[in-house]
Amino acid sequence: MDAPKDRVLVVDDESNQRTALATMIAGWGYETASAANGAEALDRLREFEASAIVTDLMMPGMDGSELLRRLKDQGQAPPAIVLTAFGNLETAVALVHDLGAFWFLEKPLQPGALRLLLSRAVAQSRLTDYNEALERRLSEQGVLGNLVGGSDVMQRIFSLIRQVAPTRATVLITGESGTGKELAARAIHDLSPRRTAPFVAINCAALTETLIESELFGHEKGSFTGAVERRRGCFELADGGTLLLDEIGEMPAPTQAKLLRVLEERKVRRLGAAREVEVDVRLLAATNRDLLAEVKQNRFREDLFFRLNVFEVSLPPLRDRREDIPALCEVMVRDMNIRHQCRVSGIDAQAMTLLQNQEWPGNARELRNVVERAVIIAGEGLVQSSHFFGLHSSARAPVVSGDEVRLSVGATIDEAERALIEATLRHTGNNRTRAATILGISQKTLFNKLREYGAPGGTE
Ligand SMILES: Nc1ncnc2c1ncn2[C@@H]1O[C@H](COP(=O)(O)OP(=O)(O)OP(=O)(O)O)[C@@H](O)[C@H]1O
Repeated sequence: MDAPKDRVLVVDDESNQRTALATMIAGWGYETASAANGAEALDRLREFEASAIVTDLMMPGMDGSELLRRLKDQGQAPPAIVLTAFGNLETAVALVHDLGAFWFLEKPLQPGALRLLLSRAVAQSRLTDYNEALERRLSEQGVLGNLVGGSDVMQRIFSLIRQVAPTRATVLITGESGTGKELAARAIHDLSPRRTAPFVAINCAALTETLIESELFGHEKGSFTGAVERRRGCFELADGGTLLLDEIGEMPAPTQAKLLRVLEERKVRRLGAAREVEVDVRLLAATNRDLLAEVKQNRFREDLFFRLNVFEVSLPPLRDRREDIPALCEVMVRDMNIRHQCRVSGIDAQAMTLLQNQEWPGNARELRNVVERAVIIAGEGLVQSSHFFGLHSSARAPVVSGDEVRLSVGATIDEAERALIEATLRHTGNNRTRAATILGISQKTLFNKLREYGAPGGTE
């Protein structure tokens, strides 16, 4: 059976020209379809999966540049070659630069040039498809960019990210500290058509009001004390790419108002500048706060909240996806081996159970710190429980408060026994004879148990 032909969509309002172009392209071995303007082309693309588009620029109804703009907003657009009238070079360059056209050709058309460009565009399209398929396979195996997560809940997040990444929709990424919000933002950028343009991140919690505005919007020389040089802000630096506003919940109210205006007008004005400049930025925002609650308490602007919350990606805490811990550890051990020149081969089963039983209030970041320390201490071979410090041996370890020991299901018998002995010893002022009597065991048994725990000796 013959391999399927690559598909090319021809868009031109002039019917003779359209047919001539389509016939010529079909003669080069492509399957073709045609449309008379941008709107028809968008319609056609719904069922005709084109590897490339050849489009005229001037057309009644939706013209070529509007078509490119729509395709860019949708993401995942096939590469488009634009045919322009002679002498329209400036527009053509703008189309490539601003709207992501693959390239342009001046009319009258040179068939040889179009044939060469088409073969390159189709090759690029195949490479994109191949990368997407690879990305999908990896993410089914539990990896998306630097995010690790094979659990059902993370797989759902990965497919949300894959879905929203190619569009230019604003995404609000929520989740506790250390759940991977910045990694998710990076993955969205890397899976978008903006991947080769800059990814800029700014932490809104780390800056004062004046500084945050100058960081975001830039400033002119002398616009405030300390503004010695003229400076571009994050919006301008991220032009064509993605801007992450991290910890957006901490943004001061006046800055929120200015941000809203930028989002509405897609223009920024540097502090102290007379003119605004247009920017093309895809915005991502992250927070570990409940933004809706902040809105209700008038600490966050409602209109800004709705602008940002177009699409929410909510990352679950690590304790809700403990099954991901072994895969996370594998990646972390590998990274730490490289960083600290160690030769650790993995984590033994008992130590892994210990890690899986923790509550992890600091989420994956905390896990990473614990693994890093353990890898350094172990140096080589398998990491064992003794290489971890400050971890509870069970997520539901007994809690000792005063004369009470609170037990919950999840604690082991050993832990319960140890907690009770510790509490009793504390109650007796570390008097082992009295403690043994209260506990109903012999002094020898108590002594042996204390030795087992490595506890310091008490008084007789
Ligand atoms: N799903 C994950 N897979 C692999 N590593 C992860 C994952 N989530 C978090 N990490 C690790 O935790 C670290 C912190 O992640 P990140 O900075 O993205 O968290 P965050 O949610 O943005 O935190 P904060 O709210 O404190 O800024 C990362 O550097 C990475 O080592």
